This record gives sequence, structure tokens and C-alpha cells, in this order.
Amino acid sequence: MPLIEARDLRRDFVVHRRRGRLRRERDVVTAVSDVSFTVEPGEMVGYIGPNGAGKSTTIKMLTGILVPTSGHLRVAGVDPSRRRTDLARRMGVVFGQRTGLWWDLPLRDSFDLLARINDLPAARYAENLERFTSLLDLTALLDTPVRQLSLGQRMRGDITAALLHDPDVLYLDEPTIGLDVVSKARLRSFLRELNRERGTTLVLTTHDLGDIEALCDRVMVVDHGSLAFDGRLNDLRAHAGATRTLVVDLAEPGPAVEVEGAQVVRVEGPRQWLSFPADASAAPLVAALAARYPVADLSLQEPDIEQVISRLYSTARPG
Ligand SMILES: Nc1ncnc2c1ncn2[C@@H]1O[C@H](COP(=O)(O)OP(=O)(O)OP(=O)(O)O)[C@@H](O)[C@H]1O
Repeated sequence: MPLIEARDLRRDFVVHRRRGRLRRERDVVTAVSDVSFTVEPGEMVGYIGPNGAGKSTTIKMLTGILVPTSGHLRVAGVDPSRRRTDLARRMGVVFGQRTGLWWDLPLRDSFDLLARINDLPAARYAENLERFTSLLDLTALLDTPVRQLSLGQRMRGDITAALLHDPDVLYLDEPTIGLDVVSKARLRSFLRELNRERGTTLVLTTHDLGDIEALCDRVMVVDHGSLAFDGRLNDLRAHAGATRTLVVDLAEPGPAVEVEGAQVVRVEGPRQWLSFPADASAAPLVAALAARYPVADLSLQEPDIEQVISRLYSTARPG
């Protein structure tokens, strides 16, 4: 059974806009429109899209904070907005820009409070606290008030808090925002290990495509409230019409090579750049080149994922 099942999910917001000095008009903003997907237990899914695309609204519906305007939604077999308390035991949520910890309390007291709120058995709490604080390098900071922690330390504290009760699914909204390169790498490797060891399902929204490349087998792209893509990261490159580049060094400079399925886009002395569709194999190209030309060396350039995504956003946008 899928862990998350969303069918034709929609969320409208009613907003009142000022028209002139006295008039106010009622307007309806559709934040999420007819989104359908399923997530299987143990999947790591990236949910990406430009600002205002509907990512946070979707996460809020998945966690039961917001009620969908229409559509069908089940998480772990239940309707999140009706069974929010039951579901809270099975999910962890981390919003990168806000903390779920008590600002003036030492980290340890926040964890103790959460363990009590969640009715965690003492032995399991002790075991998880020990494990996550050592894995996330927080042991020495347990007695430090949250307000004195750096952003990266606080984020690790929030992630520990979200995991103390062994949730089946962890929702992360911008988990690496503002973190330095080393903290990002450490957090990503922790999340990979968590998924491998405990099978925790991960749903991640981010503007950092490095998070997606490091963590997610699957990516969903939302734009203007609708899903523009749902599939593997590699297939996203092909879907967006991306190309790969084969860089060929010939034994000596010569005219542009001719080979089926690729186009020479640049020539510099003996080096030539051949562009071909991202979903095509490079093997037949390499074989054809080597059979016809004196090839000294070859290398392959993957399309830059940032470019792929911005291309997808621009093609998905109406007008
Ligand atoms: N409470 C609300 N009332 C009115 N409009 C809202 C509300 N919450 C969200 N919206 C609107 O719904 C749309 C989607 O917002 P949402 O926060 O889900 O986007 P997002 O993809 O998470 O964006 P970002 O990347 O900037 O966080 C936006 O147009 C936003 O203005």
C-alpha cells in the first residue's frame, strides 16, 4: 500500500484585495490544482518548483495542517486533516526557516518535552537521543540554549526532534537553507543513512538542486500549482529537452566531424564539442567517431541540472 496517496488534490485560498479606497474584492487563489501522485514506503522524493508554485501548501495538506478544498488524500491510510494527532506519531516535520524547539531552553530540555508530548517510552527515547545526537554531532551542545546555536546546529537539533519518535515519513521544507557546504554535506549523508537503515520515507522541498541530486531518486516538479513532471532525475533532463555534450580531442585539428545523432556546436583546434539528446546513449556515437576519425581522447559533459529546471519552468509556464 502506498504511504501517500494524493488524487486530484486542490487547495484554493480566498483573498480580499483592495480596489480603490473603499472597495474590497473577493478573489480566489488556486495554490494547488489537481495534483495526483503516490509515494511508496522508503522512497526519497524531491518536491521542487519556483517561488509560489504550491510546495508548502502541498506539504501542509500532507501533514494535516491545511484541509484540501477538494480531492482525495491518504497518508498511512488515513485522512491527514481528520486524523492529525494519530498521524503526528508517524511523521516528522522540519521547516528550515522556523524552529520547532523552545528558544530559551537547552536543547536537551526541548527533546525531553517532545518525548513527553509524544508519550515516548523512556528506553526508546534514551536510545534515539543518544543515536541521533551522536550521529548529528550534537552531544556537546545538549546543554546549550537553542538561541545560542548556529543555524546549522539548530537545524540538526530540529531534525533530531523530528526523529525522536521514529516516524515513518519525514517532511523537510528547505532543510539546507543557509547552511555552509560542509554542514550541507553532513546533513545529506545523515539523511541517506537514515533512509537506508530505517527505511524512513523522505519528502523534501528545496531550492537547492544539490539536495535533490544527493538524495532523491525521484523528483516532482510543481509549477503554478500543477505537476509539470514526476519521474527520475535523469529522465527530467530528457523531458526538458536537455542535451549532453561529448568533447572529442582529435589527433590533429580538422573540419567539424560528421556523425549521425549529434551536432558539432564548437571547434577549437583539435578539440570539438558534439551535442546530443540527454536520453540517447553515447556508446554508438563514440563507436562511430572512433571508426572514422583519429580520436585521441573523449569526455562526456552532463547537462547542468539548474539549467534543466529553469528550462522546464519556462516551458511549463502558460504564455
Ligand atoms: N494562507 C494563504 N492565503 C492566501 N494565499 C496563499 C496562502 N498560502 C499560500 N498562498 C498562495 O498560494 C500560492 C502557493 O504558495 P506556496 O507557499 O504553497 O508556494 P511555495 O511553492 O511553497 O513557494 P516558496 O518556494 O516561495 O516557499 C502562492 O500564490 C501564495 O501566495
